[in-house]
Amino acid sequence: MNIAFIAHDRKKEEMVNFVIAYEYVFKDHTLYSTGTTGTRIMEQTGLSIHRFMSGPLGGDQQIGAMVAQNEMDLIIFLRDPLMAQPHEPDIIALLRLCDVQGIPVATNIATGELLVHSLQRGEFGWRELVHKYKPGEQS
Ligand SMILES: O=C(CO)COP(=O)(O)O
Repeated sequence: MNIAFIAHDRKKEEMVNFVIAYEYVFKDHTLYSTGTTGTRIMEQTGLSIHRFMSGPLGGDQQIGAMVAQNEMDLIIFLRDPLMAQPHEPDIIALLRLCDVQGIPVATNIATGELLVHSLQRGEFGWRELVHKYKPGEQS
């Protein structure tokens, strides 16, 4: 599965601890992240992550481009609900695209836990069908 990690600054420590806890699950998947989040995770785990730009510089939109093509299977996006972000429109756009494509996205750690347990139980098999039968791009 293609999995993306995104965390705002005050949520990065929580994200790193979460990924450390489930490293044994995530190691079997293809991992993506926004720039700084990915750097922090890679510094403290043995995981290899494809890092996009930092969020405020377009990283959310780059992940959004994968979502638009229905190529992302799970997103853990630990948002900071108590601090305004300069790139709020990009964040809203990413979440909107997740709803357009029906991509599982966790915006807090509790939902993240549930989705990872679901992933462990093999409940993301339907995403393989999505990849297999994905319609081509519209002209
Ligand atoms: O701002 C972000 C998501 O909106 C996260 O970006 P960084 O991982 O580069 O800090």
